[in-house]
Amino acid sequence: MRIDVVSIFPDYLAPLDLSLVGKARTGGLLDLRVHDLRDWTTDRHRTVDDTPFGGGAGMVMRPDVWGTALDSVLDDGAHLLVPTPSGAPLTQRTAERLAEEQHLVVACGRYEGIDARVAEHYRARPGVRVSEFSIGDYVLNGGEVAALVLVEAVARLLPGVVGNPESLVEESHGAAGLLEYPVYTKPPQWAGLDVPDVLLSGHHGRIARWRRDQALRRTAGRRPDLVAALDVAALDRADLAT
Ligand SMILES: Nc1cc(-c2ccc3ccn(Cc4ccc(CN5CCCC5)cc4)c3c2)n[nH]1
Repeated sequence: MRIDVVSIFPDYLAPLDLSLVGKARTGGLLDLRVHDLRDWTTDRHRTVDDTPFGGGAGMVMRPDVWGTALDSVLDDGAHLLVPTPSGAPLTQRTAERLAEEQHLVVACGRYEGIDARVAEHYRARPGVRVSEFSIGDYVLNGGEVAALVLVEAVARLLPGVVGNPESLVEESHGAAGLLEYPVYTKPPQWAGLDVPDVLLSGHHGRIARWRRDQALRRTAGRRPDLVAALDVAALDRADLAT
């Protein structure tokens, strides 16, 4: 998979040289290219923004610079992803779908956002999909943090990136849409606290049922919205598997 990220703060994406994503890149599993939007400016001051039509605070990113940049980075079949507070929530399902694709391009805005005609222009281009996405209901200063989130959520799903693929199956927001169960490791007693006995029983069926019960309780307690969307059929299938 190839992912291009365009930003006026390319160094914000430096953490993607580290750890699993870094290994995926050096291992050739992920072709990640980070670009400085200002490389596509033509004026001496390398200007990327201007005042908003209709007034209002702040500045807006210019469509012409973004158009030159994206024309140079997007190819046929690419998926243009634009982080924005007003985008569709990024979910594990979305990450799974994106991990199947060949070429993602993330356009990181700053200031008050990118001129709306940029997304409109590329939506009209055959062969290019455009998705505006949000990583949560809070306002960041730009799209770079959302780009880090998206790249990590997608890269970890690529074959060969995570050592033990099993750890991807049984995780929170998994097929059944549940939150994850609590995890424990040695020592068995710590700070006067014990590990639940069932986890020391070696009885895999009971352990699996306890974990699912814990995941259900957590989901019901913390995310009642997810309970409404629970895929009970997937739950049943998972239960049958234990
Ligand atoms: N999930 C999530 C994603 C983001 C995010 C993503 C990209 C950008 C680019 C610029 N900003 C700052 C920013 C500041 C103010 C407004 C609200 N203004 C009100 C009227 C016009 C706009 C929007 C945007 C981003 C923020 N934030 N949170």
